[in-house]
Amino acid sequence: MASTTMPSLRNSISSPTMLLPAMSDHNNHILLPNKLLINKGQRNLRDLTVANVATPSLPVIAPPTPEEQRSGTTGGRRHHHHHVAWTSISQERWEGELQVEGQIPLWLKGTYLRNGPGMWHIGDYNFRHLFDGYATLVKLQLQDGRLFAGHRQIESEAYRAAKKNQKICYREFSEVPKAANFLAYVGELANLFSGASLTDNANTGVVKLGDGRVVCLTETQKGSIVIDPETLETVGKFEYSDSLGGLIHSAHPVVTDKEFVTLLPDLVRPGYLVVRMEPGTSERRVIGRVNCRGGPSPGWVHSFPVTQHYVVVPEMPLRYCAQNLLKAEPTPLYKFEWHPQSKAFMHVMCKTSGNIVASVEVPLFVTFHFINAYEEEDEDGRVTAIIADCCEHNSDPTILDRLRLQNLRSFNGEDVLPDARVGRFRIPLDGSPSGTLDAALDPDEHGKGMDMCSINPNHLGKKYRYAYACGARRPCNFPNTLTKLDLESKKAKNWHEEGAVPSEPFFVARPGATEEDDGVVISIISEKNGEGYALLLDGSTFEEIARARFPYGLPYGLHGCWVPKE
Ligand SMILES: CC1=C(/C=C/C(C)=C/C=C/C(C)=C/C=C/C=C(C)/C=C/C=O)C(C)(C)CCC1
Ligand SMILES: [Fe+2]
Repeated sequence: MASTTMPSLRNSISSPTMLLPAMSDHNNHILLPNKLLINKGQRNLRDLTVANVATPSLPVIAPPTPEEQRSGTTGGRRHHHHHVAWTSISQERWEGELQVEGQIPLWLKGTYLRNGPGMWHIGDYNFRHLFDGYATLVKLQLQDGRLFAGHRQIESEAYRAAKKNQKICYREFSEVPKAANFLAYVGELANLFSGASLTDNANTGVVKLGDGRVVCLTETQKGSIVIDPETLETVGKFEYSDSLGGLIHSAHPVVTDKEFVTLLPDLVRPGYLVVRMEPGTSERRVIGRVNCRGGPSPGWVHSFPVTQHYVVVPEMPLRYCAQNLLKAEPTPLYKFEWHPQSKAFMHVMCKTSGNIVASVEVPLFVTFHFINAYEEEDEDGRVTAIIADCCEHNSDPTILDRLRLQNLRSFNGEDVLPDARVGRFRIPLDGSPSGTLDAALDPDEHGKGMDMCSINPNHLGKKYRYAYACGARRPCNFPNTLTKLDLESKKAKNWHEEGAVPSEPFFVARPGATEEDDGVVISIISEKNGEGYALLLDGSTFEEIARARFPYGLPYGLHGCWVPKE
């Protein structure tokens, strides 16, 4: 399907049947893309959920025209012409209906939410790393074959302070507020230890808890922010009511309708607390503790896998580094350090007793995202091993530096994306001292690019066959395909469009389905011409079933979740 054949919404607003993308200004007017104002009461926008008008602290401006995006003039600000995936969002919020090309299945009822760092500057200051950007939340509301979309900046304390003061006020992934003098610097250090200077910019993921609360997350615990999935409004901080303390946690808790399980790294006594929270509460309870076997500090745990009965705690040789946390300027590995001599381990904890049932040395690895894990059984049904799959960067941490904005923005046709694979750990439960790590399929199947994965959530922690992720069509500097992995046949099927940067393919199962891949895969595409669209692929055939163009190109985003309409 050629993306250029579809008329843009901007050019189609005269069509009486076309529903218009709209924004509200401070006076409760609807702002149409051509800046025509109509009163909110007069609009002809069925079901549009512009529930909240912008507050004075949240200016909204018209989405840039494709021409503005191409020329690099948006929101009255001139910036270089980069791929829209790596260009700051130019308005704080927008919502409207998108015209759908193709067919959205009628069973698909709910909201796909995607979070990510979509604003990479404040005032005249440009951030350096992809992960620094202020959080931009995107929604795709699907019902009766129609698609209402929108985005909104998350109003974290860090974002509000930056806007007010026109400078960074909290420590982000790689950016540190500049201290005015030595005394201020000493005060800053004290604030770091108390956590006061750490960001709450919840720009990494979004999860729906079993009790319905929807929470945006990052790696700082204070960066847990409750949002309204309909309006994308920031509701407030998620306050953990326990007294477990600590400043950081895994960015990817494992969340089901029954529980929220996460890891709290302990930087003082290197180890990890494995904790669990029940729906309807905000209190995490300790399941158990894993002490690190290597040092000098715990390995980075951006994510971790679980099986039906066990929590797997990875100990990666890419470790948190207290000195780097203190540094004002980014180091090559940011807040982390590579310690190959400290070795790599996988620990397995029983979910009910907190006992550690295996702790094995494994080959060195670098992963941010575990895909899934399950229990391997012998013919008598006895669990013999844990299988854990991840997006593995060939034990090379330089991927972190490849994700600097300057690198992402300067693609010149050279193939610079480091190789990655589906890393499959086998962790024996028979007391063996070591486990194995191998590619689960030939990495050439997916262009040796591999990250940003999802699975059918009904197979979480269980034997599974399919995963969806981003792979590579080389030459490239960033994963640029959507790939369906068949871990049984060891084949992959890839979707690619020239110049497209797709975000994490997110699988939504069809209610009542019996086949694992019966569902749809949702992704949002940022295009090199400055535009962008939501894309739906069939989970089984991996063919396109629908796309819907946004009236503006969206920046790249990270992780999503599905909020079904009951
Ligand atoms: C804010 C502080 C930290 C924050 C850490 C954050 C925000 C980490 C975010 C990590 C993400 C989004 C990782 C995603 C990886 C994606 C990859 C590798 C994609 C590859 C594509 O090829 C700490 C660092 C925790 C320190 C305290 C302050
Ligand atoms: Fe992540």
